Formats: sequence, structure tokens, C-alpha cells
Amino acid sequence: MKGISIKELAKRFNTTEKKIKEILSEWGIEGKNDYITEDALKIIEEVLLEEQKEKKNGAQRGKTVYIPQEVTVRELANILEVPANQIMADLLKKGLMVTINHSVPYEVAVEIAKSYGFTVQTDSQQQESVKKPVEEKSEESSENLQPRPPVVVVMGHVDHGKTTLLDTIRKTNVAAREKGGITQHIGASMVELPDGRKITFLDTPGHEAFTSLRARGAQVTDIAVLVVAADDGVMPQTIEAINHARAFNLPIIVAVNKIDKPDADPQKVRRELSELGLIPEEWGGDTIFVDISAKTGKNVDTLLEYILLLAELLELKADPTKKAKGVIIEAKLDKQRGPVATVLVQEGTLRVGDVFVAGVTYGRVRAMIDDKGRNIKEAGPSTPVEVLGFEDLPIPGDTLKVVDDEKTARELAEENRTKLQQQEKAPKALSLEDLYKKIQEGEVEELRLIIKADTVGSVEALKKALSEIKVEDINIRILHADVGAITENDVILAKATGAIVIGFNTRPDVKAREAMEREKVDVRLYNIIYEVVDDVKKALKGLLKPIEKEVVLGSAEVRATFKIKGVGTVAGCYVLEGKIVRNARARLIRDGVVIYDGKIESLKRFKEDVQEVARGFECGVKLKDYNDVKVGDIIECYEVKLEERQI
Ligand SMILES: Nc1nc2c(ncn2[C@@H]2O[C@H](COP(=O)(O)OP(=O)(O)OP(=O)(O)O)[C@@H](O)[C@H]2O)c(=O)[nH]1
Repeated sequence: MKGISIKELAKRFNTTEKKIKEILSEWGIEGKNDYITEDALKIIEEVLLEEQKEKKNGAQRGKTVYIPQEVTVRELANILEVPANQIMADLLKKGLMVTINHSVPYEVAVEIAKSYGFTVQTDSQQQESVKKPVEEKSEESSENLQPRPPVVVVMGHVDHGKTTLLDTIRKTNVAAREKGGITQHIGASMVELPDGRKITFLDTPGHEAFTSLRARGAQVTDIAVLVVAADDGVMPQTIEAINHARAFNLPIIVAVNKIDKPDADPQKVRRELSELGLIPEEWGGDTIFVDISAKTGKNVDTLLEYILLLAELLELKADPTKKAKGVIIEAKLDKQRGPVATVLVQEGTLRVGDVFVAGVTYGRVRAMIDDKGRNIKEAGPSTPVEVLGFEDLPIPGDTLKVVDDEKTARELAEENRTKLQQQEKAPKALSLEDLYKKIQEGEVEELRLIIKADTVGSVEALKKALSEIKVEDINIRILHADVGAITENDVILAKATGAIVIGFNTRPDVKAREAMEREKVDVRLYNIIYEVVDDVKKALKGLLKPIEKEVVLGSAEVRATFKIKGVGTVAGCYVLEGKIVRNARARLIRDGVVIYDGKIESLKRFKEDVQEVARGFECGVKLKDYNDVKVGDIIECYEVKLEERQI
């Protein structure tokens, strides 16, 4: 393992190479060829971070800063006079993966400022056009933080038992049975153990659910349970799920399922997952593995115990006394009840009568129904509840915030609408063309890639070739690499993580195509490894030219041919779709094979020269420098556009 170079490390911590070498010798660590191993890196990082904080704390202790409600990483870094990288590292530790222009939740920003020894002034005299959310006053009172139940997503390969596990957990949910509740599907459910401890599960199994919520900026889950069937072992979606969880730094507990089956081999699952970096605790690693049978219920209680244990280690806390804040998990229009949405309360307590803003809509909580179908009056942190009283249908992934009055709610919703419109104008996902610009602006510090290829060999070759690219200090991180078509999941993951999808001898499927359009994710298709490497290198150096995009204008079938003296062969055609345009580019297709690629030289309708001929009409086409046209050939007319993006 190569590790990280001393030079890179010095840059990351804004210090000198000499300083790093000093720490190395102090700790008796040797750097080979100026490279440090991963283990040594951890020690150095800790020493440097501590030193940096100490220094800051000393200098800043007592200094008062004002942090606006809406603050980006860059702005916070400026206010605290700390490198933006450092702030991003602090956020990552709190499970928030952001770039320099992302906004930082206010309460997190305050926490970070305090960790650097600042006193935070909340009561600003500054004039603000935006109404400050009301919870700001209570933001300071972190003494009310109390443990909250973990929010868990169950993931894994098809048929490995995700749904069965969720059903079993809900059925053995003692508290619910005693209270006679009937489980309702509301998008998430809360399980209560006999001793009163609770766990919230997202109802929709699979990583797609949380990744698409995450793509909209919502950090919903705390823990991922990876279900792997012991009779089947690690399968493609197991790997996909691991990569999705890792992309968001979500801790994973492995549930080795179906151990009741005679051909179950839980040890094989351990071996396979170890190869993927999930090493069982019993083998000296730090991943919890629990052998279960979702069908018989065996060890499911142990699994729940481990989830709670991990939750304790994660110190999940929230302040139930604050005004509520939550995430929309699901939303639907109900004929009788109007817009209904499931909200996962993340902070504070949501109460009937509360006025709220939720993305571009707002409302007042008219009623709340829990996952057992009961009407409830209030819901605390990590509780999923169905909420009635929205003005309009909210969007899953949007945040719901309780505010003081309806006027504020309406104004904030309007503001969010304006922001959304602005965002929609600018493509948000990263493209290879604008990578260089973003690197220069400090918005991107690593290039994240998702690779899909035709064979395992190609995947490996691409991974190797890409990992060898070294341009400045930009890191290339492969979030997911697999065999097969580019899927909607790949696109959603790319969107959520700011990654680029590379397809090698493979194409996006229909759903992926739709998602690409919708999410404006950069998907690149190649069939030569060298070109992938070359494009990535050029992008990192800012040399990549805009992509030429081909747009098919229309196609026509050749129904007759005419030899005309001095002109050549003219094809009598019928336009099947779109239109045929004079002087446009065209190719001739015979039995699915392109046999000519050139230009439409002349286009006529009843001997008249015309500019274009639409679908359903006949026309005469002469292809430039080509006469071997035959009846039954297809003429496809197209144009090549340069993407409008600037490098
Ligand atoms: N023997 C045995 N069968 C199980 C166990 N868990 C699940 N199954 C069976 O495996 C099959 C698939 O289970 P599901 O729970 O539907 O799997 P899933 O992962 O939710 O599948 P998808 O929703 O299709 O992704 C069903 O026939 C279950 O009855 C188990 O612990 N033991």
C-alpha cells in the first residue's frame, strides 16, 4: 500500500514537510521514499489536528463571531479563519460530505465555531432581509441534547431477505403488539424493544431509497444493515449497496441471513466481505456480523442489540425541546385527506397545530398518524409520522421546519421556490468539462468516478489505469465499479456524490437515460481505455474540449432510386420520423450497418429544391459523393452540436 506523500500531507494541513518529518521521527515512524503508510497517517493526522485546534483555540478563545443562518463552507472558513479543507474535514467527521459551496446547517456551524474556541453571537444587530428561523434562539441550548433512536436502512441483493427481515422485526415488535397497533406503511417505522429502547427503520429496503433522498441533500440514515444470504454469498447488488453506504460514510452492520438453510455458509460470506474491506470483529476487523434467519427470527433480537450498541457508540443525539425540523420521506396526494407526507422528525418535537415550511410549500399540522395507524399529538426526534395539513405536495428529501407563524412560513416557501428556480437554471451535477474550473475554485478536491464496463477484465483494467493517473494533488476516487449496463442507481449515486459515470463498452438502460436527463449527470461512454485515461487527464489539467453531441433529426426509407445524368443516383424516400434537412449530415444504413457517413447534397419535393421535408412526406435525396443507394436503405439525418458548457 502506497499511502500518502509527505508533500501532500503538508499541503493538506497547511504546514511544512519539515514539520511532518519532525512528527515522524518523534513517533519513530519511517516514511519510505517520502510516502507514509495509512496507519502512520492516522497518527500524524491526529497530532496535527490537535495542534491546529490548540493553536486556534489559544488565539481565538473568547473572540466573538457572528454566524449567519445561511452559511457555506467557504464563508464559515473565512469567518473562523480556518482553511476550508479543515472545515470540510470537521463536517465529514459529523457525517456530512460537502463541497466548499454547500451550506452548513446552522447548528453544526455553531458547534464547529465553538470547537475552535469562538464565542458565537446569535443576536446580531445586522439587518437581515430574511427572517431568521425561530429556532435560532434555542440553538444555543445544547444542554438539552438527549440520545435519540438510530435511523436504519436495510440493504442487500435481490431476494437475500430484506423485506422478510423488516417484516420479522415489525412482527416481533413487542411494544406494538401489546398496544394493539396495526403496522401501516408510511415510509418508515419505529420499533420498540421491551425495555423501551427504539430503532427507526426506513420501510423501503434497498440503497436506492436513501441514496435518492441523499441526492436531494437529506441526510436521513445513521446505520446501514447489509443483508447477505448465507446460501448465496456476495452478489452484485451487495457490492453496490456497500459502495453506496461508503460514499456517504454510513456505518455498516452485516446480517448474514438464511442460516436456517442447509447449504448456508456464513463463513464464506465473511471471507467474501473481508475481501471487500468489511472485516468481521472476530477476525480483528471492525465490522459487526450477525448470523440470522429472517424467516425463523433466529438472532434477530441480537441484531437489534448490535444496532443499538453501534448507535450508542455513534452518540446520536438531538434536542427534543427545540422547534421541530425533519425530512420528508414520502409524499402522496390522498383523495380524502389532501397532500399527506411522512416526515422523519430529526430535531425538536413536532406537534399538532405547528406551522411549518417544507421546501417550496408550507402548512399547519392538522393531524399526525404514526406507523401503527394511531393519531398522535406530538412526535420527537427520529420518529416517523404521517402529517396532514400541507398546502401542496412536498418533495421527498426536502426539509420541514417549524416556524412562528403562517406569514413566515409562506415567505420562506417563496424564498425556497426562488432558490430552486435559480438552481434549476444552472446544471448542478459535475461534468468532466467543468472539473478543472471547479478544482481551481477550490470547489472540488477529488474526482469521483463510477465505472461500468462489459467485463470484469475491463473493470479491473480501468481501475488500474485510472488509479495510476497523477495530476497535481487531485485524488481520483472510484466510488463504484462493476460489470453491466449503466443503471438509474449509478446515475442517482453520481448525482448525490458529485461523481461522473464512465461506461466502457456498455450503455445506459432506459431508466438511466431518463435519470441522466433529469439529474443532468455527466455519463461518458468509451470503447478504448486509453481515451478514458486521456480524457480524465485532460479534464484534470483543464484541457478537455466540450463534447460533441449528436442529435438525430430524422430518418427516411429509400423506396425507389433514379439515375440522373450528371447528378448521380437520387433516392426517392419516405420520411419515417422527424425531418430530413438539406445540407445536414446523413448516414446510410443497410441492414443495421452504417455504410456511408456524409452529407445531404440536395433535397427536392416534386422537382422543387426544399430546405426540409417532414415526417409522412416523400422527397428526393442526393447524398454527397455517393451513388450506391438501394431500395430499403435508411437515410438517417443528424447534426453535431457542441455542448454549451465552457471549460
Ligand atoms: N430459508 C429462509 N428463507 C428466507 C429467509 N429470509 C428470506 N427468505 C426467503 O427468501 C425470499 C426472498 O426474501 P425477501 O425478503 O423477499 O427478499 P428481499 O431481499 O426483500 O427481495 P427484494 O425485495 O426482491 O429485493 C423469500 O422467499 C423469503 O421467504 C431466511 O432467513 N431463511
